[in-house]
Amino acid sequence: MSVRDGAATMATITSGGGGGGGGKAANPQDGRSYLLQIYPRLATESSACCYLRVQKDATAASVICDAAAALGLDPSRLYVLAEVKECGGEEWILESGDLPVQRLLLWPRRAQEEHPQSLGFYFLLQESNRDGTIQYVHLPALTTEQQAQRLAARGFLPPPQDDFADLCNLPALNEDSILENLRTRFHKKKIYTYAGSILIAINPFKFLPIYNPKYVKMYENHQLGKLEPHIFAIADVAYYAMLRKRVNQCIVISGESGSGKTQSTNFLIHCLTALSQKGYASGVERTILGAGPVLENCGWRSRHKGWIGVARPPSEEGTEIAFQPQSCLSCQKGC
Ligand SMILES: Nc1ncnc2c1ncn2[C@@H]1O[C@H](COP(=O)(O)OP(=O)(O)OP(=O)(O)O)[C@@H](O)[C@H]1O
Repeated sequence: MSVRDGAATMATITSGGGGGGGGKAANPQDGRSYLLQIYPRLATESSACCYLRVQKDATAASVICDAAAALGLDPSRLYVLAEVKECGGEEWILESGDLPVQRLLLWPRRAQEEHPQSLGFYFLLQESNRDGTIQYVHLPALTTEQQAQRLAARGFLPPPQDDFADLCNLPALNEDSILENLRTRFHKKKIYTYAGSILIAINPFKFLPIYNPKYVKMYENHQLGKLEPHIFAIADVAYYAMLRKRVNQCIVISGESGSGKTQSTNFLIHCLTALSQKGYASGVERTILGAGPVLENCGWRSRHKGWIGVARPPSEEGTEIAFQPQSCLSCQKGC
């Protein structure tokens, strides 16, 4: 926040009401009267603010007089009125003849009607020295976090995120922040998180209603990262990359025993089946999933145009899914 010293103007309380006249005289019903909220920033601790109803032509000098009287300040001292526009980080000292209402009318509409300090647009009454310099009151400096919170509260910054769908977007990237992010998301029933194009899945050990046909459709042909992380997004990217590039695709699933690799493989097959059928074919899918071990035993292969392999290193057991030229699923093979 900066103060424009050069324009500092003093006004004494004892000089009496200025040209525009204090708000007390103004009729509250008068359409041309405006409510000013004035905060004193003085050496003595005070959190009080005063409300003045003034007319459009009330000068800063008159407003200072009225505000000082309303706040019960020492009338022998000198004060200045500053317009605070924290969005620009600035305070502008008003000349005694300046019209505070004119300034107020340039503020955002919400701040015009009511301007508490929290909105960032308000008037400040500050003591000045006899030589015209301003008596600075050293308020405790805001931390970067507080500043960010205040700006976010006023809509100048997006609200702070408490979880990140992609670990790459974490403001601080370390083990603690990664685990904290995964924990926060897990508590919100968000078991999937990206780390770039890698999907991290945390085993919920309970059924979540996020694998139905609606989700297959929702993730269909979407760029990775556009939607909430999901295993279907991975299947979808592999499927459409195979179609577009005519190149076999491989999805690698890795994790501890019991972490959910088999379950994830099933979800991938579920999604790939649905995509290839252009609809939800639970019957076909069930047949394919069930046929896996049989096919594996037979070492079965077929003529095909495209493969998506779901591999589980280091044991190298995996599943291959073949697609016909029409991109329909034609077979599945354990390998
Ligand atoms: N996404 C999920 N939603 C619900 N439950 C899940 C999910 N993933 C895993 N589980 C649960 O965790 C159990 C263990 O998962 P899974 O068998 O897939 O682990 P795994 O990594 O294949 O284990 P292993 O390496 O020993 O074969 C499953 O039986 C299931 O109950």
